[in-house]
Amino acid sequence: LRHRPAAELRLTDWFRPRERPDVTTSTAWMAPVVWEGTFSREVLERHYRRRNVTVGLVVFATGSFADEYLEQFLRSADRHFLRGHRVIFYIMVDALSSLPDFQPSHLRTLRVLRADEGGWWHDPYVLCMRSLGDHIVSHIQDEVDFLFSMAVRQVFRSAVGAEALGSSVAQLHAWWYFRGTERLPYERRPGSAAYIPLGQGDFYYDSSIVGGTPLELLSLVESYLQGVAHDVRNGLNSSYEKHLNKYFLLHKPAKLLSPEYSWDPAFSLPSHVHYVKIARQAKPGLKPWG
Ligand SMILES: CC(=O)N[C@H]1[C@@H](OP(=O)(O)OP(=O)(O)OC[C@H]2O[C@@H](n3ccc(=O)[nH]c3=O)[C@H](O)[C@@H]2O)O[C@H](CO)[C@H](O)[C@@H]1O
Repeated sequence: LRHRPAAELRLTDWFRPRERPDVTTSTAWMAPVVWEGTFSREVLERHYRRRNVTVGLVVFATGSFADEYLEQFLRSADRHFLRGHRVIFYIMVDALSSLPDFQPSHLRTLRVLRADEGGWWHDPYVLCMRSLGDHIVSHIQDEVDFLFSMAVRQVFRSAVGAEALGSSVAQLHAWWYFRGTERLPYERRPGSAAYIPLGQGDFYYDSSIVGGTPLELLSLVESYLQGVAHDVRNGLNSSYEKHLNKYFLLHKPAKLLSPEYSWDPAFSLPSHVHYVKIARQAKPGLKPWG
């Protein structure tokens, strides 16, 4: 390490897949799948502290979601997300949202971003993503080295550190991980931009966490908005998550996070999930399978 610039870190410096023979730790395109036990926290923390990185965490919380989930999300993120690193929490709210009484701790900053006012458009994801794209271009790209976008209906339960950082980071969906691709709920209508034909696809990715460099997230945002516009022209309306899955089929993620990073507590804990790092919050009245 001493002879290489601080910006470089090889996979073999920090990744220990042999420690977890019970789970899939690598994709067909050789991206690591990060599970507890597979990484050297010490090597990663040392590397990224030396680089003095700043990490952005955008959370979408429009309408009643701000009241119901934002404070708990922020308090838990303040405690567990990249402790010891500089973090900017960007909270994306709209006119109807109320802001929680929350003071971030040392090294953490809070910024409030306004989601686009939709006019005739009501999908909160389209409004938030449109606004996020503008904010990445106008300032976020100069403020952070890595950026995560997260759904607010989640709570951090234990440490999420530098092992989650990467140029493009996808989250394995706790409901579907390692199932045969035939059974995954991809968009199957050929007219949609999110269409994935039967027999194709790698994993089912969870839209509740996406990460990468700011420009990688910008590329995802632009591709999603183009996909939505294409679908509207064809009289279709696919979900953000389905567009995200198409994006990662075409642009393979450099790192995958195990379902420990977005676990659903409605499921009993299998032995290979050692720590729930982030737990999704139940939607009132909805069972996991919708
Ligand atoms: C079919 C599908 O795609 N399901 C996904 C979607 O479930 P859901 O559609 O049940 O997600 P949801 O209603 O929690 O919305 C996702 C996120 O959008 C934001 N939001 C939504 C509505 C609103 O009025 N205001 C607002 O801020 C908020 O950050 C929320 O956490 O998303 C989840 C992530 O949480 C999971 O990944 C689910 O797999």
